[in-house]
Amino acid sequence: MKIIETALPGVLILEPQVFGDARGFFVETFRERWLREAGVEAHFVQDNQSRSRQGVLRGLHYQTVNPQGKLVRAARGSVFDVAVDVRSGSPHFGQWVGVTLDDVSHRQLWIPPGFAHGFCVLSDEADFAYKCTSYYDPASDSGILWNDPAIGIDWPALDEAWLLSDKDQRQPRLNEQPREKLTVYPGP
Ligand SMILES: Cc1cn([C@H]2C[C@H](O)[C@@H](COP(=O)(O)OP(=O)(O)O[C@H]3O[C@@H](C)C(=O)[C@@H](O)[C@H]3O)O2)c(=O)[nH]c1=O
Repeated sequence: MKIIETALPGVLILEPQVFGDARGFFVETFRERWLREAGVEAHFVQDNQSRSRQGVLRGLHYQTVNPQGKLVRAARGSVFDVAVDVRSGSPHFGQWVGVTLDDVSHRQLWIPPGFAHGFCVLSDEADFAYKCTSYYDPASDSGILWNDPAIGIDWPALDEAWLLSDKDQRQPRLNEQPREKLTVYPGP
């Protein structure tokens, strides 16, 4: 497992060894000590999986009361995955990183609690799998508009419009988020 730092401190790419042979491939998708050895303390309590077709964009999501750290990957297909630092007081507040995750490199992204997260699907279909450090809490489920110019995410180009949930089409912008509900930056 190779750990690769991104432009946002704390957001890490995990690149596993992939064993391909005539049958297909084998890859380890999780070892508890991978993140620990990278200096991250994370205890996962929930695993999720979603399936989306090409052109679907989910996000940007975060939880206010019970912020979730997320270890995300594309179990099948290819996605462009984005993490945005929305921790109040962070020197990187409002900054984003985007990484392609697919079922060839099997790269994963570690997104610390307090970040907003979203992805869009590049392949015909994608199965997106992720581990979370807190349970889903509908009451604190929050979102930010995917194309908020104040964040300026450089989403990949698509011929048609991205397909978003009704909720995600109507998410508020970053400057409309209740600041007191954002996760406080814990320091470097
Ligand atoms: C996220 C989630 C949703 N649900 C339910 C609520 C709803 O009825 C249905 C679909 O929910 P959503 O539309 O919010 O699903 P989705 O848009 O896929 O939400 C996910 O998006 C990505 C970007 C993330 O980062 C995730 O944390 C999560 O917020 O599933 C759960 O029961 N548990 C969960 O953990």
